[in-house]
Amino acid sequence: MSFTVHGLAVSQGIAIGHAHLVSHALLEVAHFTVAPKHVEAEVTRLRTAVAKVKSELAGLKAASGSAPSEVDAFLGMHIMFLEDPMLVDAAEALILTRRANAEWALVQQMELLVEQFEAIEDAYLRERKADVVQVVERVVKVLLGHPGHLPPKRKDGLGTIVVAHDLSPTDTIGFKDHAVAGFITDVGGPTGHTAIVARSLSIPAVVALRHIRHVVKDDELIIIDGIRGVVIVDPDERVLEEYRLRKAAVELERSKLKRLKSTRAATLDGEEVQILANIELPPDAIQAKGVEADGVGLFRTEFLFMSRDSWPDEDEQFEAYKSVVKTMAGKPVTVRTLDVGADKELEGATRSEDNPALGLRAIRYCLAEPKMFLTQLRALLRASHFGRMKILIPMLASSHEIDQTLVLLEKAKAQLRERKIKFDESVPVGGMIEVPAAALCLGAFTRRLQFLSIGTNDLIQYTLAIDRGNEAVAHLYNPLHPAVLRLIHQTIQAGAKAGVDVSVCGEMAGDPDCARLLIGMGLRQFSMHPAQILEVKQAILRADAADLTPKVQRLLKLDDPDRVREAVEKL
Ligand SMILES: C=C(OP(=O)(O)O)C(=O)O
Repeated sequence: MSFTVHGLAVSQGIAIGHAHLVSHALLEVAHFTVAPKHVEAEVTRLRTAVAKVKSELAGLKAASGSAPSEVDAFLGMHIMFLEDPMLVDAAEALILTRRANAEWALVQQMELLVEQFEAIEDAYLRERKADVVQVVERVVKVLLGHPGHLPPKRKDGLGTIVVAHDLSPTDTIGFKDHAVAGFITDVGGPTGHTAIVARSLSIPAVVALRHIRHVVKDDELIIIDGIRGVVIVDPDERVLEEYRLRKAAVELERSKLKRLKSTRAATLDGEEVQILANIELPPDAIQAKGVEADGVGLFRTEFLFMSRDSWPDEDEQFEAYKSVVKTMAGKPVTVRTLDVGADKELEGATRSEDNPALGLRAIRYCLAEPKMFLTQLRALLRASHFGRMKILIPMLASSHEIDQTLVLLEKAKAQLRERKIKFDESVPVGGMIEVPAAALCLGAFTRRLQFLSIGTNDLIQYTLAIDRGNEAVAHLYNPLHPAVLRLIHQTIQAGAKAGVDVSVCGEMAGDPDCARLLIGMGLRQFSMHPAQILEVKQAILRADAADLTPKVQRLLKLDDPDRVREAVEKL
């Protein structure tokens, strides 16, 4: 009988295929006592299973070349968990002291670790408990002799829909070679690594379906609507036909978008627009190049510093920056100096504050840690010799922060001259406009800086006093609030008047629905995740700047956010 279930759409697209149910190994772990003479063998069984999973993960890591940086990072994290004495050594001790079976001992230790993660205040680190569970489940499956999550390829050529309680990102990477059309899970969320991998591989997925694994039967026909977050089990012929048509339309749209890769972005009336990429780690530059981005508009360097015990030294940073500049082969690369603090904490460095979004973060932190900042500036300058680098300073609110930064930059340059190291003497320096104070005092910025980049994510947070990571107020986070739009418009206009380039690098730039609005405000430089570039380019190619400009001028006079939204929809 046909039925429909609603969940969270985490990877867009439509998939039609037959269900392949995968077991939830952790629920199937028994506890038994091992005979004294078999205790040593039980320890060996554990060690062998752990070694097997570690080598599988290392193999995937080595093969993850062009995958997004997060893939490499979590594979590394999963390997690290398997090396954590709290997990495997402690499980081994349980086997020896209590003569417990290996899978039960390992799951006991996992539960202890999960409890510790749950007590962590930092949301990102707390979420890492899912990684511990996923890696342990992988080992337990090996111990139990269960096959992996990868379904066999179907002989009838039809797609397979994987149905699971949860999936690790590692399983998901393997899907691309196994004709998996899509997947659905009981748990999960849009920002989990599994969702990120699904999006990067364009595999439609709906998660958080609660008990889907118990209500779907093996081989049953399933439709995943990864656009609306709907799963239809055993659809009737009429629904199936409708979805076949929709799927074809989505695929046609995607292939049309691909053809835009080498098309220059310009409006209908000939206004040239630059579309740049936001990246987090050096390998992301390959994705940016793949969609022929006009350069890197934002390299968030803090990701080089996160999830590790010690900071990268000057040489390590230099190599990372140089590799991006070289990958982009002469196209501009805007590197933002460390934007740490608030939601992006550094292990053992950033201190716990009552109000971290208003605390010692980004440029404030760097100016308070001049040794660390100088190291980064030297590494950036050294890399500037190998391409077109621009240096971007985050979270500026006052002119004295710019002046102090420029003094430190001069010092870094002098140190390199002394070491006879080459760098670009006139490397452009720009500032993020993400604090209302900066957007309201632009003269101080345009006089001192060569370019500006509007960080709409933080600008919205600070203008509306809405914590961007707080679910309880998420419904109030509104990019189209008139106050936000006026600050963005003011910045674009002030930049144009002063002859200083202005770009937008927050999420708004990657939203095709905002593209016409921003074009009408006068924006000609957009920076976004590489995956969003082609869709935004399409919106720009369909926009007429001369027609949009007066409409946007009128819209900016409105005070009511709902009326602004209506006006934006009509643009
Ligand atoms: C691009 C921005 O910076 P972050 O890395 O904080 O999202 C922004 O605030 O819009």
